[in-house]
This record gives sequence, C-alpha cells and structure tokens, in this order.
Amino acid sequence: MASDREQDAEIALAMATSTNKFARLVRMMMLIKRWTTGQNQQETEERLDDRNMLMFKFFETVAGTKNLSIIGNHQEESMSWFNKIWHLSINETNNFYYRWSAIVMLSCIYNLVLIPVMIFAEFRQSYYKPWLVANAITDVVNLFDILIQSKREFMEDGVCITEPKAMLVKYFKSRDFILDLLSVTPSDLVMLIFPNLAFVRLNRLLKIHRIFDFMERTEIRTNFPHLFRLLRLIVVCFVIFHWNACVYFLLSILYGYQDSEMEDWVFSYEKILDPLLPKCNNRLYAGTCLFDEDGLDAHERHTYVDELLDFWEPKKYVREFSNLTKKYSLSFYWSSLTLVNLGEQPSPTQLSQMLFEIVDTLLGLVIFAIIVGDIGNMVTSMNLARSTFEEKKDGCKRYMRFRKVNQVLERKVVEWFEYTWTRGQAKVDESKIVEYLPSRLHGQMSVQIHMDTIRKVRLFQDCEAGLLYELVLRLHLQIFSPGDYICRKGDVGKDCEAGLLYELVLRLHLQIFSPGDYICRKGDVGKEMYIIKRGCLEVVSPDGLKVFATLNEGAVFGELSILNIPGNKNGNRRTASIRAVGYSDLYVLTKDDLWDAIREFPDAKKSLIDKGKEILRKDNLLKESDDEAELSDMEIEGIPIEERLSKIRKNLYKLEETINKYASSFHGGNAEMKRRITQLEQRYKTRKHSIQGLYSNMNIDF
Ligand SMILES: Nc1ncnc2c1ncn2[C@@H]1O[C@@H]2COP(=O)(O)O[C@H]2[C@H]1O
Repeated sequence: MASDREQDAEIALAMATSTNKFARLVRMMMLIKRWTTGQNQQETEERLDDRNMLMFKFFETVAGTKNLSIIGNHQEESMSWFNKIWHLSINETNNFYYRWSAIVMLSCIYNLVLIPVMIFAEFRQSYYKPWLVANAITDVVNLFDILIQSKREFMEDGVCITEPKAMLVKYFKSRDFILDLLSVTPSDLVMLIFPNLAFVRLNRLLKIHRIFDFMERTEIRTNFPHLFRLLRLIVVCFVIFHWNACVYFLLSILYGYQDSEMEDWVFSYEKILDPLLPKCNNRLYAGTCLFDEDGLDAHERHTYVDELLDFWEPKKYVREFSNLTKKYSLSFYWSSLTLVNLGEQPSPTQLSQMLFEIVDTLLGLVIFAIIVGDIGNMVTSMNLARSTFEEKKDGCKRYMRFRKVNQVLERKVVEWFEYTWTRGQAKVDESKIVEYLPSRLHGQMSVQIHMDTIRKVRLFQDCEAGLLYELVLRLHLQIFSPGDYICRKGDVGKDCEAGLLYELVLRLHLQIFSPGDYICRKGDVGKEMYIIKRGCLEVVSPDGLKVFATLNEGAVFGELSILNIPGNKNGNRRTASIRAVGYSDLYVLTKDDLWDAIREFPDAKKSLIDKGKEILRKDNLLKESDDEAELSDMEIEGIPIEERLSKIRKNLYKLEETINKYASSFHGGNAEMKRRITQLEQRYKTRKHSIQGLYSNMNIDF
C-alpha cells in the first residue's frame, strides 16, 4: 500500500492536473477528510513538537514558502532555531513583506488616531484597559518590525545581499533604525505616575513613514489606482481633521468649557443640544400625529404657537447622545469647517485661540489646494485614455470632412474607432508600453500573449523554440474592418501597378507651398518627387524669367533626378526649376520611400524608368549607349555604387565602435571581478572561523 505521504502527493498532483472541477472538489474533500480524521496526526505532532521549526513555520505560513529564503536551504532540517532565524532573509518585493507592512501600517494608524482621543475624559474612563492591551499589541508589532527590518535584503553594486551580518549592519546604520528604536522606547512607563498623560506615547508616531511606505507599495500593486488614491485622500483628510478637532478640544479644556455659552469660541454644550423627535410616525399616522391646521393660516403660526406646543408636548421625546459623542462630533465639525475655510464659528477672543485659528486657516488653504489639485489630477488621468481617443477620432472626422472622403469610407472609419474602443484596444498604447519595457520583459510578455497562437500555426509546428521566440517578438496586432481584404490574389508577387500605387500612397505626405515659392531649383540634388493635389506650378528657367510649362492638378514632377535613370546627363540633379503660382498642396514622396516601394515591383520600375527616359530623350538629356546592359546592377537597383560604398564604410565605423565599446566594458568587468574576488578572499580570511563553524553546523564538509 502506498504511504500517506505518497497518497497525498498523488491526490495533490491529480488536483493540479485535472481540469474537471467536480473531480477536483471531490479530491479536495478527501484530503480534508483525511486531515480531520487525524490520519496525518502523528506526522503533524512530530512537526509541531519540533520547537526549532516553529518559528520558521510562522514565517512560512504568513509569507508562503517562496517568499523567504534561508542560505543553504538543503541543510534546513539540521539547522538550529537560532541559525534558521539568523540566516533568514526577506525580499521587500515579496508578499510576506507587503502583508507585514500592512500590519505595521495598521498599528501606526491605530496610534495616530487613538493617542489624541485620550484627551476626552469619557473615552479615557471607558476604554482605558482595552487601550492599554491594544497598545501592548502594537508595541509588540513594532518590536517585531525591528527584527524584520534587520532581515531585509538589499542591493549593492547590482547584487542582492542576503548575508545576515551585512543586512544587520545596513539596517543599524540607517535612519529608519533610529526612528524604529525611538518609537519602541517605553515612554508609557510615565503613565504609571500620570495615568492620564496619553501624549507620552507620541514617540510611536515616529513610525509614520511606514504608512507612506505601505501606500506606495499598494499604489504600485493595486488594479484600482484611482479608487485607492481617493481612499488615501479621504484617510489623510480624516486624520488631519481628527487631530485638529482634538487640539480644539484641548484648548477648550484649557479655557474651561463647562460654563461656556453659545457665543463662546470654545466648546459648549449649548451648541449641541439633544434632538427632539416625534414619538409617532407622522407620515403613517397623519390623522393622530399631525397638528390639524385646517382653517388656520400657516403663515400666522405665531398666533397659535401655544396650541401647537401643547399638541406636541406629549408626543415628543429627546434622543440623548453621550457627552463624548457631543464633544467629539462638535469638535470635528468645528475642525472641518475651519480647515476648509468655511468658518461661521464664534470669533476667537484669546491670543492662543487667534493663533490657532490663523494656523488652521493657513493649513486649510494648503489642504484645500492639495485636495483640489489631487482630485483634478485624478479626474484628468481617469479620463485621459477617453479624451485622447476622442481627440483622435474627432481629428480624423474633421480631416475626412475637409478632404471630402466619401460617406461609406467615413462610416467605416467611425465604426473602426468604435470597435477599437469597445474592445479596449484604443485604451492602451501598445507601442509605448513596448518602448518603455526592457527588451527581456517585453520578450516574456510577448511569449505569454502570442505563443499559444503561433504554436497553432501548422507551418511553425516543428520549428525550434528559439525561432518561435524570435517570431513572437516580431508579431504585432492589426484590426481589419468587416469586408476588408487582408490580401488579394496576385499581391504576392507584387508586380502589379495597383499594388505599387497602393504602396506609394501609404508613403505620401502633404506639403503646402505659398505663391512664388520654389519647390526645387535646377542643379539641386533631387531627394523627393511631387504630385500636385491642388494648385498650379510653373517649370521655369534658373533665373525664373522663362516659363517652359505649366503643371496642374494631378501632374507629377521631380521624378527624373530620383529615378537614377541610366544615361541621364544630369545624374541625380534637378533638370529644371519649379515655382508655385498660387497656394499649392503637394504630396511629397521621398527617394528612399519610392525605391523601397518599387524594389518589390520590377515591371513597374522598368516602365517608370522607360517613361523617364522618354522625357529626357525629348529634352536631349539622355546619353544613348549600347552598353546599357553593362550598367551596374547596383545603379539600376536605385542606389549608386558610391552611395553604397559610403554606407558600407559608415557601417564598418559603427561596427568598430561597438566592438571597442564591448572590449572596454569586458576589460572593465574583468577588473571589477578581480576586485570583488580579492574582497571576498579578504572577507573569508577575516571570518574564516565563523564560516567554517557555520558550515560544520550545516554538516557540510569543509
Ligand atoms: N519641359 C518640362 N515639362 C514638364 N516638366 C518638366 C520639364 N522639364 C522638367 N520637368 C520636371 O521638373 C522636374 C525637376 O526636377 P527633376 O529633374 O527631378 O524632374 C523634373 C521633371 O519632372
């Protein structure tokens, strides 16, 4: 029969691999049953008896096994309790540290809220003992936090340091250690003599930075950043209002609020009376519970006010609130009104009251500005994706109307916008994310997203993993509208003219010229060709006096100098000057773009060159030659041989630079490595005995 352990392993394995939910549920039940009937009791007891393991198990339970590490894990069983704790290291990016930060944050917030509340005598009297117990718990958390902090891994020269002593030294030298130490100083002992002096615990607030630390971590982790920021703002406002309310009440105590009246600046019971409520529900029992005003003028109520009071006297009751509630709520009300600069409270009469009001007003202004700014930022960033999308969509619509795009195409574009928005595609800018991420992470992400899809492609099924990885990195998503042709028969060879025109159109961009502007001058090196979208242009002599021809909408010019026509007497120089007559909109196509496009269309290229030759021949600018066939292939390809050579030269320089860079970084790395090995050797020499002791404890031959 298989052992319990083997059976558990089998069950667990089956659970992990099974896709059937019901089967998983049944197996889970079996496991729980086996556990509750104590089949593993002996094993469990053995484990619990092992005191050495208890402490580590605690960490394991809170953190999950993967979150903590012990140097030399394989020796874990034989290590003593102290050794296990000593060699423990905590990575601050893992879940354990995050959860622990949450506990420390709660303890800080507890102190932040409860310390000033002790100003209220009623609270002190009612909750003194529970308060002391809770204080003790938070103090234990703070003490334990010192241990956790001293076990935090850190980075040095890009290396994660997990050596116990190094972690300890790093923490002891830090500012956090001083704050942590001061915050656990037992200042509460003063309360043995003065039990009401809750403010002696103020040193606990030195750990307040842990609240901000936790908030930062949460902001990075959360999937609802806006909601989190809103909650954070509310909590911060509450804490500030709360402290201000407690200080207000402290001043009220100092000025003696017991005999104060409605008009006094300090707290007064007269300002917050218990509310009077009707005993009966006047909406349900209108007949018996509502004063009958039939035949009376409701505007003249003062004439029958006594009657009204007599009617309500037996039907009313007082909803009593405790003094603590009244004191706190009125103080909080005062504090919030003052801090948001609404005022409307009795004016201060004493110097300290005035100072407090001034400080509050200034603080209120700052808080108000921060709140307004924060909420403004939040709203802007919440709507950023939407507004960017709207801007693009509206811009596109305006453009289509301006360019008089037909309605069918316009509708299609709008539908495409709608589709990309509803599918979430428009809400993220994938290209920017790719730019931002390091290439390795981008690779991992692409593998996650696309690998499943690419594996399904029959063509790639037997490919090496490396090739698939390379392919996945190069994939990008494109959305097509219903009815769109993704490709058409005959596109593959790319030798049809329509295909070339399509390629060219994609590369065109618009330029507008003013009347009298020269688009190009005779003798310039040609780098672009032009298509007239709108306007009128003239082919003129270099001095601009003689007009050879007029070019109108739809005409093309500037192609002769960029086609590299074999035998062109002007080479790559302009054969004439072109001047705009009125405002002219021209589509510009660069030489590189033209050649990029026509390289794939050999027939179209030949016909373009032939047309160019015809024009040149007419103007006697073509050098007819029999050995045309001998012309360099490279020249026909579009890039003259000199240009190619200079490109090769440039690439060689670049290669040389890169090799030099890598060589120098290799030498630098070597030196650094040598330095570190020497350092390590020195460290080993100074701590030889302790290291040998440690390894002998772990039963490793040394
Ligand atoms: N006589 C002409 N009639 C019309 N267009 C011309 C004439 N001569 C030159 N061109 C155009 O003007 C352009 C000037 O630059 P390119 O030589 O590159 O190409 C030239 C032709 O496209």
